[in-house]
Amino acid sequence: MSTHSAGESTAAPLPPSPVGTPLLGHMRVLRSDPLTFLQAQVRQYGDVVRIHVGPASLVVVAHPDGVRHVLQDQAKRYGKRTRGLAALRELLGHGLLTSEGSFWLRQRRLAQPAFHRQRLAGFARTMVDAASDLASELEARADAGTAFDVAEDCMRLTLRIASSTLFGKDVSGAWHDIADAMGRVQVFTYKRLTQALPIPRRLPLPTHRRFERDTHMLDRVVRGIIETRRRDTGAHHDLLQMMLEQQDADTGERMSDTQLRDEVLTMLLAGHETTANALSWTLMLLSQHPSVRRDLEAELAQVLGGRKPTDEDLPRLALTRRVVDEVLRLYPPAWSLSRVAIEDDVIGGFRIPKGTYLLLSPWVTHRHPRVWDNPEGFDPDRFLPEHEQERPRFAWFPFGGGPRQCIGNQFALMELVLVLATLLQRVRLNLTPGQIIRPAPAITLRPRSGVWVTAARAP
Ligand code: HEM
Repeated sequence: MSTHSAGESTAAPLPPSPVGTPLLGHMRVLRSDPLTFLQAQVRQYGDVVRIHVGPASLVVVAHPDGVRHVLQDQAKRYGKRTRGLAALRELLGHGLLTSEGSFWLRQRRLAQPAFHRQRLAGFARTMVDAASDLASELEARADAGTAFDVAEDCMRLTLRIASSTLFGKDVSGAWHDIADAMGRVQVFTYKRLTQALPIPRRLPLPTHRRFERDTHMLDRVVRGIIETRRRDTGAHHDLLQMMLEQQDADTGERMSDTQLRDEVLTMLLAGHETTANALSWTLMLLSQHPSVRRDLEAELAQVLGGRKPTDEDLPRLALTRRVVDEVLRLYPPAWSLSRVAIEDDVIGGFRIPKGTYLLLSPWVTHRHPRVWDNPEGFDPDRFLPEHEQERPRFAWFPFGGGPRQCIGNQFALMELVLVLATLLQRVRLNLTPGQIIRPAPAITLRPRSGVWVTAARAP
């Protein structure tokens, strides 16, 4: 697919568009089954397709070159001020994920050192210790022979890891309330961004009240994190401390309490929910593909020989990493990204007038039949270095790309590999039979009814 400069914009046609229901357009199907719907539109209409949500239209860009154009090469022409952003701000305020311009850049520069390579290496121990504790619990469940939803364990584990490493406080005791609230606010937020016309939040509807209660609960967790640190006079070098100590170069002012709340909540939610989902999908896929699991166990035995993994083992856990990459391809936890065109542009020969909303979907691009062989199949070896070179750069973009690329991508990849290497040396998880596991697309992609398994001690 070719992308072009703005000079050609007036001559180019608008992207093709399927006919939707009068007034609502494609709103209903975007809510009920967006994954299948979007894939079908791209198959039928091509790599740039316009769909309708009430009076608004949304252009889906599916080809990796178009994705690169929007996220990286022409990132200056695209902003984040979409309806999705407005809906997310109701929860996250103006944290790193939901801010823009010079304000965003300042916050990004402030947070970046907390994710530097050396800092991440220091987190490895916490990640492995947390995974070892979970492995012990799973061994006990193996002995008891009970079935359980491992997606819940994944949430609790990643919450413990994110809160301990970034804020020095383990809040996983509240995991159940946090996971419940997160599940509901996501569905609420996703519904709001797919409403034909947004319903004012001040209307006293039960769903609005529930959203407020959930937000208050999350606020309490965040306040707890901040207050604990303010009472603690010891030396800390984590993300929270950087935020607390940040001072404006000109005025000397510190971050306001509201800003601090927004940043901590953003990191807490963005830092655990996505990784938990990736881990759940991995455990599901490994149970469905025993030969890959056996190869993975063989790699772990060879590299680690029964000991706990460290940060230094990462380069040698190559298959483990390929498995993670393949899971993120098939089940990208952030399955859709939205942008708005700030200027006229042309993508793939189609006109993108200023103000157009765009939807980039890792789910759609990662399963694009003209980009991937056997796109629906699970095959970690497509991530062998020799195959990677065969694909365009943005064929795989679970962490986005360009200036707004996920700040936690290396954190997440390291966590996923270390957690898998720890767990799989000690337990095998097998899906309970007769289960149909479907993705539930809201802001992230969760397994709709969890991932029910039984455990066995590793052979
Ligand atoms: C498998 C795990 C993860 C996935 C799939 C994921 C995915 C993404 C994606 C796609 C974006 C870009 C959104 C956009 O361009 O609109 C993003 C941004 C972000 N992610 Fe992640 N993420 C993951 C883990 C993490 C972790 C572990 C953290 C923090 C510890 C984190 C924090 C953030 C933040 C703060 C942003 C906003 C960055 C900015 O705009 O400057 N994420 N993530």
